[in-house]
Amino acid sequence: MALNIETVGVIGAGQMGAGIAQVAAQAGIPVYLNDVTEDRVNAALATINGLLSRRVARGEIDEDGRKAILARIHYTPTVDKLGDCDLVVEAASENEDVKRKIFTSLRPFMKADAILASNTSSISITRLASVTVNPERFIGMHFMNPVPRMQLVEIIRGIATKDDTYEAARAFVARLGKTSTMSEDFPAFIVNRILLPMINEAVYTLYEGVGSVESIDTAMRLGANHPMGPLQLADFIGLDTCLAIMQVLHDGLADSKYRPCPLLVKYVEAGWLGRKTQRGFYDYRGENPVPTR
Ligand SMILES: CC(=O)CC(=O)SCCNC(=O)CCNC(=O)[C@H](O)C(C)(C)COP(=O)(O)OP(=O)(O)OC[C@H]1O[C@@H](n2cnc3c(N)ncnc32)[C@H](O)[C@@H]1OP(=O)(O)O
Ligand SMILES: NC(=O)C1=CN([C@@H]2O[C@H](COP(=O)(O)OP(=O)(O)OC[C@H]3O[C@@H](n4cnc5c(N)ncnc54)[C@H](OP(=O)(O)O)[C@@H]3O)[C@@H](O)[C@H]2O)C=CC1
Repeated sequence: MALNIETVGVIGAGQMGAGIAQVAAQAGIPVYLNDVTEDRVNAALATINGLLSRRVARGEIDEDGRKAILARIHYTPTVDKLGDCDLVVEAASENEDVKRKIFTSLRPFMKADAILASNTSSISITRLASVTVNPERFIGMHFMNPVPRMQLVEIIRGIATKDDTYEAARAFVARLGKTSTMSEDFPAFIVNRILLPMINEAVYTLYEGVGSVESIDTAMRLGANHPMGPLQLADFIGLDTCLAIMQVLHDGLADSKYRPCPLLVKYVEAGWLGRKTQRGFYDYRGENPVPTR
């Protein structure tokens, strides 16, 4: 059974979907990008174009290269077109109902041997696979943000994932020039099992008045050599996504140490989701980010 990946579908044109589309197109693979609105896809294409233009300015690619990469990314308003793809990567919002509906909508269209992957940060791959026609061809492919820059992709097998699906996923990650690691299918896998409790603890540190936004971020940047402070990173990931991951950890492991900080909940309830809404632990509406606490 051929598991060569020659065309890729991406569902969700947010920060992760845009990044996945970009790196696949850079590897010479045609990409079909779907989102609920065309505006989202246009915004993703504009972001990708900006990043490619920087590469042109640095002499890494030429103008023809930039145009060729962009021309490989096609907008598809409906999921039926994704039925022609060898691999479909779902990168829609971190919400199990949304993802289950997407996988259910794909059921009539997927080719028998095509691979369906989720970029979920935390949700059980086995549970998501259960709504698909072919759980053997389902896998977790967890890219890191920002995708064009980050080296790692975590690969997560569900209970039914076949060996050749796993091997094809690994080969695809290698073709993108990235490194894969294998994580077992437990809540939030490896990276977020470790990273998100640290971010949640930073929010508790703020909530309890141990330090200001600025002190906490400076402390971790300069005291632990993290490239971004934990609150800056939370804004970068998206506070809705951070909260969703903490909820999966809390529900899935039933341990109070994963309780989402009430302050994180409050920010999400306010719609202050971080950079993507221009406000989170920092306010991004001016020239420089300003701490909101
Ligand atoms: C939540 C999950 O499920 C899992 C996750 O992804 S957790 C998040 C994991 N990611 C991290 O921890 C990122 C931590 N931060 C960093 O590593 C760095 O701050 C950073 C790479 C984001 C930026 O690095 P920097 O040196 O401060 O900034 P800068 O020099 O402007 O950018 C470096 C490169 O990153 C790229 N970059 C920065 N932000 C970007 C973005 N939002 N999208 C795409 N590329 C971006 C820049 O284009 C630049 O690439 P080039 O060199 O090719 O131009
Ligand atoms: N942010 C991060 O650092 C990382 C996130 N991830 C995971 O990647 C996924 C996407 O995250 P991210 O890109 O940050 O999120 P974003 O909020 O930036 O993007 C999600 C996109 O999915 C769209 N969408 C929602 N429902 C559907 C649907 N039914 N069909 C098609 N598109 C849909 C959203 O549209 P609309 O806004 O209109 O609803 C939005 O454009 C999540 O599972 C997340 O956990 C993985 C690694 C890192």
